Amino acid sequence: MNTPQISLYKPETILTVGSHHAKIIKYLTSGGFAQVYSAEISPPDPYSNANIACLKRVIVPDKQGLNTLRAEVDAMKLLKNNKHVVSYIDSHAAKSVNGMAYEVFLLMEFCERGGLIDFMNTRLQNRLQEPEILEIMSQTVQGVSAMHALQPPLIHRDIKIENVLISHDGLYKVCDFGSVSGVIRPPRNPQEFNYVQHDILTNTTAQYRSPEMIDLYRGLPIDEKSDIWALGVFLYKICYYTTPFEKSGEAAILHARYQYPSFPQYSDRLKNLIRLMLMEAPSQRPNICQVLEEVSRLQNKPCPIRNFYLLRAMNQNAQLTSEPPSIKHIPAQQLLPAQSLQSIQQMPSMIPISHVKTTPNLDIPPISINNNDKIEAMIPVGTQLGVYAKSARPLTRTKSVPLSDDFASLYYRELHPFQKSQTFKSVESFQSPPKNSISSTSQSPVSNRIYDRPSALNRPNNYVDSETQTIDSTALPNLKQPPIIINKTVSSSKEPIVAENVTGGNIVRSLSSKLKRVITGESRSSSPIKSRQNTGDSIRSAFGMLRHGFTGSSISNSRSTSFDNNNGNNISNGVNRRLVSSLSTPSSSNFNSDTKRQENLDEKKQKLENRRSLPPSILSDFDQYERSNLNTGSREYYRSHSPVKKIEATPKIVSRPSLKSSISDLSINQEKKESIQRRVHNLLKNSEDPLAYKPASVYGKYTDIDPEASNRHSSVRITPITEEKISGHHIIDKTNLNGKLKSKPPRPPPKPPHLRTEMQNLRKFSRLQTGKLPMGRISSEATETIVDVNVDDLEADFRKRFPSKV
Ligand SMILES: Nc1ncnc2c1ncn2[C@@H]1O[C@H](COP(=O)(O)OP(=O)(O)OP(=O)(O)O)[C@@H](O)[C@H]1O
Repeated sequence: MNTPQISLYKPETILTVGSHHAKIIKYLTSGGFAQVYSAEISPPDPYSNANIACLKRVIVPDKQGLNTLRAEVDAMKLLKNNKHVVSYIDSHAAKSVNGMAYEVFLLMEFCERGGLIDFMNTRLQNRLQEPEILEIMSQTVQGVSAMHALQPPLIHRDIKIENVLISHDGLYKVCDFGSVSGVIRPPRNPQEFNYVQHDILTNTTAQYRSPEMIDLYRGLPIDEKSDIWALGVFLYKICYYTTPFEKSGEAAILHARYQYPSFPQYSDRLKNLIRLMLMEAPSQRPNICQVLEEVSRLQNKPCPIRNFYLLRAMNQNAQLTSEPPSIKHIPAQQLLPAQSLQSIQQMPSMIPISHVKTTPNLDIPPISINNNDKIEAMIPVGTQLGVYAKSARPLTRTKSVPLSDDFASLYYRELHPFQKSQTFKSVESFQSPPKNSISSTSQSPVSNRIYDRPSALNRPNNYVDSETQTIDSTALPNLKQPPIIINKTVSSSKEPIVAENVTGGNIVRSLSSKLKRVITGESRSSSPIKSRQNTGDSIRSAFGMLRHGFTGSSISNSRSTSFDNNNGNNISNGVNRRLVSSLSTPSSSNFNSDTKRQENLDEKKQKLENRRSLPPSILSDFDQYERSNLNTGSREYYRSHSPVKKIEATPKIVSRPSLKSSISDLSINQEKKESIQRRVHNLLKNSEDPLAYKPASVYGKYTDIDPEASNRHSSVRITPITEEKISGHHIIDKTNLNGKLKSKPPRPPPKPPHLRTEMQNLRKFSRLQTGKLPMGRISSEATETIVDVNVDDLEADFRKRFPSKV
């Protein structure tokens, strides 16, 4: 591979990284572009007081790679001071020594005892005991919970054994935030689909990928529940030293099929926790707080964090409920301040708040570089600068660009998805649009209330708009100088700056991100426990693409790209098919004498057309838009087109009946017409039913899920308007056929758990116990056969204690 050859730093080499001097102590490990050292730093880390740090030197091939590193650094900053996250100290970026790429230097807490994987390898014969496993799990989950507690949450996306390190005092710490993203909404067009698919392939590890990551056709978001899945795999691997899907691969992942080895033996409760975390449907998985509560319970310890999901739900519920002024309640904001990083750090047994910074997200103004070689923030009149007000000052361009706050300002135009979603949305854009902007399809105030609930309104605003993640090559500062190296061993300041096209920037950029991960993953393959196992094709294809990037070969030959293209075509066709199928029926005006209905159809058609013509930049608005246009759900579209959960499609059913001259034919046709009219009528009615689109159902943590409904596959529960339904032959939805339920007002939202009476909870519990378990309850055949009855009781018990999965 034509990769830049970067020599190792020798011991005693002194570097300047941000505001720190770092003297190399020892080279620790290396990948293709990344080198990891221990270093003595000055001044010491104020948080830990340690003067020994870990220096990670990463070579990134292009500016997109810089953004990835930037995202990693920002995530670490946000999580700094959590004792179960590897702590950030300082950072620095520069052109690389040979001018072929960029170098990023990241100073962080040094985890002296190495990786969890190393520890596991010391116990190959004498496997880990359950208490040890629970302790590792508890601490790791605490680290991840700090990410999920943020608002919007961060998703790690690469939780695995290899990304947990052990500090000198034996604490387990989550590391490697290079894959972090915000919640990724389901893709809505071929471009988004390809982007998300590629992003997942390059930023996640195959064995830890969740079903919704693998099968994007399910139309589910990638959110915290994907991390929960990975944690389930993680827990399984600490127990059994292999992943649950090691041999069976993606097909088994898709249906959560796995088995528990008979050795070593662990308690049913522990196995049950794995089982819950590896539920196929994300909404069925517990959230991070529930996982930690359960782990703590198994440890007989108090849970170290508070359930922030529950607190938020209470807060939001309090806002929705118009309480009489005489009733005094504790505003949830007092329990959970707006900036949840701060809030989580105020939680008992967690870290002190002294170094806490609020999320640097909404207040960064755009940056321009003027002729005077100054970088100025363009501050719109009236912009509130908040904690990052210092970016408003003209910033003198320095020779090297630290990945600290100034760097943040410089790079905020080219951001990692989560940053972008935070930075460029105005405060207003995080709020729901005014009521009157929502289509009036809702039939009653009740329905509005349903969709005003936090799960429906807030969630999509956290989505990463994958279209807006595409690269913006503007506003990059010149990165001309490497860090100042005092020791003469290494000198790179005279290296020429190579133009971007020489670095293969345009091509390698399509890797999406995280090339350095791809490379450093190689170095650990010698571990007895497989490291980054089965990362497989994606990684190889990334290598291939990288190679193309450096050799200048055409990327169109790459397997990954052609795969994407194929998919893109399929989706594209699929989109068209759907549009045609959903529009063709209403447009057959000779079947529909009701002019009002026709108007509605035209209106819907117009909306679809509008949607297609709108620029990607306003895609996020469609989250709101789509909620009010109920039959355009991308989730339903992707589900109905999923090659995995294939539903028999009968598109021909909606075609027009031919006109015949005979009377009998006419009468048959008349019947057909009426039948089709009836179906169209049902279709319309159904499309007006807000229950047809239930965004909240996907987000189990926000939703109080009826066990019966939620245990079924979501594809059954959420009933989109599909061709199958129009045909009426394959999927019979009684609510659509008898027409009675449709005229009823939508069901009121279920009560949040904390408002529910004990009796109601018990009723649900007893329903579970009476054996009325819906068929979707068990997504793993293997689990069902292997786990004994006891586990079912445990599950019921777990569900009783966490009835809503909030
Ligand atoms: N803070 C640290 N303290 C001690 N060792 C560390 C630290 N950070 C990283 N390492 C070592 O360096 C290795 C690579 O680090 P890291 O996972 O951050 O790099 P990466 O290039 O992102 O790797 P990958 O994405 O392939 O997991 C780790 O497996 C660990 O052995």
